[in-house]
Amino acid sequence: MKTPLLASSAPDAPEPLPRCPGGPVIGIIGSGDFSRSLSIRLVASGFRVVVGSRDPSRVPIGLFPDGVELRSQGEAVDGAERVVFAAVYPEHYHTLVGLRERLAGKVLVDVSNAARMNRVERSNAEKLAELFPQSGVVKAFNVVSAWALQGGAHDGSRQVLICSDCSDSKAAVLQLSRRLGFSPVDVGGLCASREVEEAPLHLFPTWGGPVLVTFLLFLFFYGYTFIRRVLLPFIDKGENNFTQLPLVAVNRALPAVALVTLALVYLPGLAAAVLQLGRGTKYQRFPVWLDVWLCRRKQLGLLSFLCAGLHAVYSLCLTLRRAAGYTLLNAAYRQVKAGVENSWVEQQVWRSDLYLSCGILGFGVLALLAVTSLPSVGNALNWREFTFVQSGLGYAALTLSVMHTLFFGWDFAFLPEAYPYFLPPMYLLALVLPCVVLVGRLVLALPCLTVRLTKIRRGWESARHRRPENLDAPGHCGDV
Ligand SMILES: NC(=O)C1=CN([C@@H]2O[C@H](COP(=O)(O)OP(=O)(O)OC[C@H]3O[C@@H](n4cnc5c(N)ncnc54)[C@H](OP(=O)(O)O)[C@@H]3O)[C@@H](O)[C@H]2O)C=CC1
Ligand SMILES: [Cu+2]
Repeated sequence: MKTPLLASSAPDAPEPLPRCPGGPVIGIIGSGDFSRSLSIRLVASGFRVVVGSRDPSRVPIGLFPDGVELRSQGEAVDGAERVVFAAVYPEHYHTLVGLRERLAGKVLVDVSNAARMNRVERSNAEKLAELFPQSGVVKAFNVVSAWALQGGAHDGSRQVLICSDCSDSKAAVLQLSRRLGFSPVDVGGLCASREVEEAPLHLFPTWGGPVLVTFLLFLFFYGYTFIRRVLLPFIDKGENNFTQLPLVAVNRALPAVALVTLALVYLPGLAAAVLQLGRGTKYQRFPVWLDVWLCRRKQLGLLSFLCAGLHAVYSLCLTLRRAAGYTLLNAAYRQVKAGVENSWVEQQVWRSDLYLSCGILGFGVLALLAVTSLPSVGNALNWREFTFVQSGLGYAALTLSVMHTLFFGWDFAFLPEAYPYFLPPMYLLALVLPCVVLVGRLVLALPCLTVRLTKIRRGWESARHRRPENLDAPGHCGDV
């Protein structure tokens, strides 16, 4: 319901709020980004909302969803049944002290974030609790961005950390966040708020390792191709291949990185299976490095997809290069001079078609894997479908990528000129790990090993482990 006439800018001339049937009324102090996004989510979840502004006449009501009341700060507090959000920056909290009496007995939710890490002073929520001792101050929702609030994805997978010293108020906010479609996590008393406020300051915490590994692999393969194809020929024969550096060398390194990174997605699963087979039990923790590696498979897979995608785009652009035109003209001229009319080589036609086709299919399957790693898509699959996609299709992508590389290499590895300066072609290096993974997977598919592994994963233990002290739970990512 829209406010017929915006409330007067005099905050202390309360005008009774029209009560309309519907869910409970939630108050929000502040009319900025967070307030707007939160009110969209609240209204969509069946709540009524009253927003309190210092000057409601300056706030365009059109920015808020239908039904939101725009009032003075005091009226918003009075209009709220129990819960009031403080959607203002913490440096302005002191300007709200005039509302102390009106906020007494209400739940006051602090959504602010820390400005920096490792603060020594008290948290924003603790300061707010000091300013409003008669209100139940709760820290919540600060880890959710305004964008995610608006998205309205009610998938329940998004966690909201909640803490407060007042258990009643905390219970009210826990219930509210569940109704908004979030997964609330009770992290204790208000003393936990410092950590909660710093949580959004961590930048992609799970991506550091995988990005570093991918970057180091890129440096290795790019450095290798630079030394083998550019530096050594220059020192040895004075050949100038430096024009390869911006594009050709990058496009040689990218597929190698994509292939090795994809192998790194499946290697820890094999290592875990080998460990479980060797130990004869699943009730023993994996070493920490393996646990961390298992938890980073999704990130490694997405980085592999990124490199494969870039490789596809680079490859499509190869013919646009000026150098490609010159090379073609030179070859045509040499052919004319030599009197050769037909340059068709059947074997090379097969080779290029096969390697392109495997590459396109491999990339397509990788794209499918990347899509199913999105929580909203993954959640729509049942356990069997998810395992099929992530494991079955994953190995299909790896196999197609290996075949793409083998067709690319063709018989080159058997020719002596493939080893200038005793350095093997780069694609051979890139194939080592993926081949180890594929052979390992085939070995594990042997019936004797599969049967034993299945038994172990269903809880069977070899005789030497059947002791109660070994009944540790495996790591939380141990579902290999
Ligand atoms: N934006 C986001 O994605 C997220 C924001 N947060 C937190 O939410 C809080 C609000 O953020 P956000 O909405 O982005 O900020 P905005 O700057 O967009 O909005 C802040 C609002 O505070 C109100 N306000 C009240 N008193 C004052 C004052 N003295 N000076 C200035 N403004 C005042 C203003 O509304 P009016 O003029 O109507 O009084 C203003 O619109 C912050 O603590 C932030 O850390 C937390 C998670 C995500
Ligand atoms: Cu390729």
